[in-house]
Amino acid sequence: MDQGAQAEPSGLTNWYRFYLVRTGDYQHQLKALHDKHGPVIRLGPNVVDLDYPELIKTMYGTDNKYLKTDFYHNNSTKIVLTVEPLVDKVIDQLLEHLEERFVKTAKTCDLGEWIAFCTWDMVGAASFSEDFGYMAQGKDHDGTISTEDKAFDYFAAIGQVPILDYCLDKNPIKRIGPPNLGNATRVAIEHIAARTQGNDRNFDPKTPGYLQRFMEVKETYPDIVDDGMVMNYVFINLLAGSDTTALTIRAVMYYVLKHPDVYRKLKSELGKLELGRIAQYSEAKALPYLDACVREAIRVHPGVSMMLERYAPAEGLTLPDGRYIPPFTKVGMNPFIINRNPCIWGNDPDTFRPERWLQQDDESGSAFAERTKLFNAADFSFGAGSRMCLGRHLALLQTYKIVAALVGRYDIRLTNPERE
Ligand code: HEM
Repeated sequence: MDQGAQAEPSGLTNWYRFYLVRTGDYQHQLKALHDKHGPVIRLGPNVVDLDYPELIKTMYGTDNKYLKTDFYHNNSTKIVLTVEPLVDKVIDQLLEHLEERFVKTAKTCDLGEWIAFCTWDMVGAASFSEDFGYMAQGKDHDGTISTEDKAFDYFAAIGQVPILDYCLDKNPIKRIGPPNLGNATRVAIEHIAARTQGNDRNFDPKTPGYLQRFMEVKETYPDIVDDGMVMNYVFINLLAGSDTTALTIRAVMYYVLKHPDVYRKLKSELGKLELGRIAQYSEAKALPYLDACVREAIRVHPGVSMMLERYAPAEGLTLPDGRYIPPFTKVGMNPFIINRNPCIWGNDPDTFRPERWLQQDDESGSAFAERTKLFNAADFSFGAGSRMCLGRHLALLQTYKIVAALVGRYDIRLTNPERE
């Protein structure tokens, strides 16, 4: 790039971005760099982070040269709705545990921890028709949840200086990587074996779950999909889907509880309806204020706050201001930055304000429709285009249903409302 390389160490070495990730405050520091230098930040000698929502389609669009395989259809809304009964069973267990352990005893609940137990049990149930038992035991009994946290910290940092992986996790003499997910691997293998041998006692053909669907894909396309691939599919579900979803549900609960007026409005919306113990996704999704709260929490606190890297194409990339990025430079945008771009979100992008997703009193229907279109096009929390998150429907299904169940059913307060 000929211009725009700011006088920060970030343009000189990949170690600076490695350092930023290791501080644990990467997204805020990157935002500070953008605030200071504008929409183009050189994060490394060959890496550029952009804040141009209008380029989302160009950089992440699909040219339809590579069609998605059948695996991808397993996460469409239609398929996700078939696992809703499995999800409901797990939410029901969550409510039972909360009632027995906390409501009846008036003990303080670490809701963040319980949400993690629940999303892990949920992804187990949706994949294998059997949960992992985290809620039943009330703890991370096999250390998988904390191991996954460590693994993600490792991947986030190593992604900045990939060659370091050969010295650490792939070190041929002594592996120094994150702990491996031995127990989750064992559970996955046991289920695949039991299902193949037809003696998986949890399997109910009426609610088949993901493993069954992946195995059907293997039967249909034996030349392309083998057992190893089925295992990969299951593992991607476990790793990509549990922590991100937990983080999202926690964010919604945190922001709603932190803003008493929002909490009251949401409770009132939920209270007016006969939703039953657990709302159907179609019912919960149709509630305008709940929808606004979920979308706003995801905007302010996206589950992935890292740059979604791509290589600039062979012809390079010309930015809206005319600057040119050479071919094969790593370019990307970060949901945390795009979700705060004032040209899209107005002059209070850091503020949690669900009302921004609703029609304003002085706003015409067409102006609101136009604004919603702009918001939807810039909503980058699940990525965009051909590599957009495959699990978003499942993640959203869980989020809407759990938030509706918790806020609709209980009176909840933060133990320490002043704490950020
Ligand atoms: C709120 C929760 C979630 C968030 C915020 C999230 C976010 C994302 C983002 C931003 C990407 C795009 C990465 C890129 O473009 O480089 C992505 C990809 C992906 N996500 Fe999610 N995700 C969530 C839940 C899930 C769940 C529940 C699953 C699986 C059940 C899942 C599976 C995947 C997969 C397989 C990809 C890769 C898609 C591809 O490369 O074609 N995610 N996710």
